[in-house]
Amino acid sequence: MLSERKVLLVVNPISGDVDKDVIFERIIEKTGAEGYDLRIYSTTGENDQETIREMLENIRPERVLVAGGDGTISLVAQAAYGIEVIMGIIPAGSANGLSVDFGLSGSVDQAVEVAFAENTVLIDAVSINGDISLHLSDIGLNALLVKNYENSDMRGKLGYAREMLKTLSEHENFLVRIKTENETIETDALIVIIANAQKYGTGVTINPAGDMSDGLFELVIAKKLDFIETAKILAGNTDFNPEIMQVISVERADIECYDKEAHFQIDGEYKGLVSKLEAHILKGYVRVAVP
Ligand SMILES: Nc1ncnc2c1ncn2[C@@H]1O[C@H](COP(=O)(O)OP(=O)(O)OP(=O)(O)O)[C@@H](O)[C@H]1O
Repeated sequence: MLSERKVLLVVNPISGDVDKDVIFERIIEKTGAEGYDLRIYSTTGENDQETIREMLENIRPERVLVAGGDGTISLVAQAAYGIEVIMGIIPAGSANGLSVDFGLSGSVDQAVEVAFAENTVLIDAVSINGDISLHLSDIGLNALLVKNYENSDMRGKLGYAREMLKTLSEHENFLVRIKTENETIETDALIVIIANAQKYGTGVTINPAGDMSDGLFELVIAKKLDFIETAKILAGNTDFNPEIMQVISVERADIECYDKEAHFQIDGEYKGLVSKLEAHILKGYVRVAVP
């Protein structure tokens, strides 16, 4: 007889440069030992969200495991929205920013243990112009870097450094008007980050106040590159010089770039130039197994 306890594993076969065989082996071992009925879905890059949602509705697994990068995690979270299921993450992307924020930067073994354990949190998402951001999205400098890096032929740290220098030379500040439930801010900006989480995939903490379950997101508004303010961020300090850096916690925001369009990225994916963004928190979006 088949087990009533079911697990769906969603694997992105092309994410990162990661061999998925070890992940399969560990999960087959674990589900076998715990008496789970394991189903596997390999993403195709086409209509994956709809297919995964149908599978979740039909199979009704206790857990859905994701072996992929941030893009695949976000895809599965959207497919699982409103369905009672725990998402377990097996980091297997190139940057894995979300996994780092969940404290999952160790081995496949650690990730598999965490994915099946009892500790879970209900995390928020941010809706931005109808798209979902679980991690960090921004307009300005970093989004241009994401674009340049996506278009470059050089990978790894050296490629990143080269694109960073190019980005710094190309980038221009823009004028932005931000309306929140409490205030309107008008300023010139180097970057405006819409942050549900704390850290970029590089491990750099950009939003020390970030808590993915607090029903709020942060807007980090930086006006120029500044060594001391950057050092404060890295040290987890939130007492910024408001002339240079401002961080506000909000439930919603309307952001308008009113002198020119700005580059925009969501969770590491470049989205093009924008002049208006509408962002609001979606509380308790998905339940995730965490260490
Ligand atoms: N079988 C497939 N063939 C080609 N592309 C695929 C396939 N499955 C998924 N994709 C694409 O993979 C992308 C998501 O990749 P994902 O973010 O998981 O990994 P990554 O880019 O390596 O990692 P990270 O986001 O951490 O940098 C999506 O654009 C999706 O369309």
